[in-house]
Amino acid sequence: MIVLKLGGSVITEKDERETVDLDSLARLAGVLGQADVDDLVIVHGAGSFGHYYADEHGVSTTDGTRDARAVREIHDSMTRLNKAVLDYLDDAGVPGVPVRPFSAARRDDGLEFYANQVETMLAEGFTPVLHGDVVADAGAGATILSGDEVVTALAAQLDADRVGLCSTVPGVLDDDGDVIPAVDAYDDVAAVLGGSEDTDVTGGMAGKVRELLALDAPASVFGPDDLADFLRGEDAGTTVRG
Ligand SMILES: Nc1ncnc2c1ncn2[C@@H]1O[C@H](COP(=O)(O)OP(=O)(O)OP(=O)(O)O)[C@@H](O)[C@H]1O
Ligand SMILES: C=C(C)CCOP(=O)(O)O
Repeated sequence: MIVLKLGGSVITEKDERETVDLDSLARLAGVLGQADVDDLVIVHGAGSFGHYYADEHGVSTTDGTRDARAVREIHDSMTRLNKAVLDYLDDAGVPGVPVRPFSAARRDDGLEFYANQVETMLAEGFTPVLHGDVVADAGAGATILSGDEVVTALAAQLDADRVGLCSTVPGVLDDDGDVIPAVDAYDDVAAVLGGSEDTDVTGGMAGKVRELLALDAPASVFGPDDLADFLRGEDAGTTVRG
């Protein structure tokens, strides 16, 4: 079983509000349509959708809001992006169905994600398509739930064999811009890890590496050119071993 994240920086034009990168999404959907994977869960990021509204309302993974309209604005933008992703997957022959994390998770001393429905969808031949979202947060109203957190919660609960994060960069890069083949400890790469270049409330590459190191399953961070290799089980980008 594979849990794959399509980064918001790949499927949207991250510097243009609510703009899907249609060519990139079509290309990734085409690769997924050709792949020979039995059980696949897809999670996508927010890119120029959720991050804009989260930033506008001052909401992050730790700073919450009790403004219901802010929660709906963030969530609705992700619903629109999710619909675009599902439409392109459908065109490519992938049997995607939506799962809304806002209705399937909460934070209360950590994240609780209800994954039973995802398991049944997989068993019935569907490809669940989740996304970064807002989440009810005990004592804080609602905070942002990154797609990376959804990936790690699902991978742990569903005992995923492999995890992949497809982002706009070809892997975790060193100071010279070269791909670091493997990461085993946060401190080994902390100096080169930064946030995102665009509006992003969830921590860019530093947040990803931290999430992936907490996992048992082997994880890869790679760019769009390596998606087919990753799905075939080959090495792609940077391997993060927790
Ligand atoms: N050492 C590094 N190696 C690679 N990328 C890095 C590094 N440090 C910071 N980054 C930034 O992290 C970005 C990837 O994180 P980002 O959160 O934007 O990706 P994403 O998951 O595709 O998008 P989203 O969060 O919208 O889903 C890169 O585009 C780059 O700007
Ligand atoms: C900003 C929102 C709504 C979700 C962020 O998810 P990410 O793009 O995976 O970090």
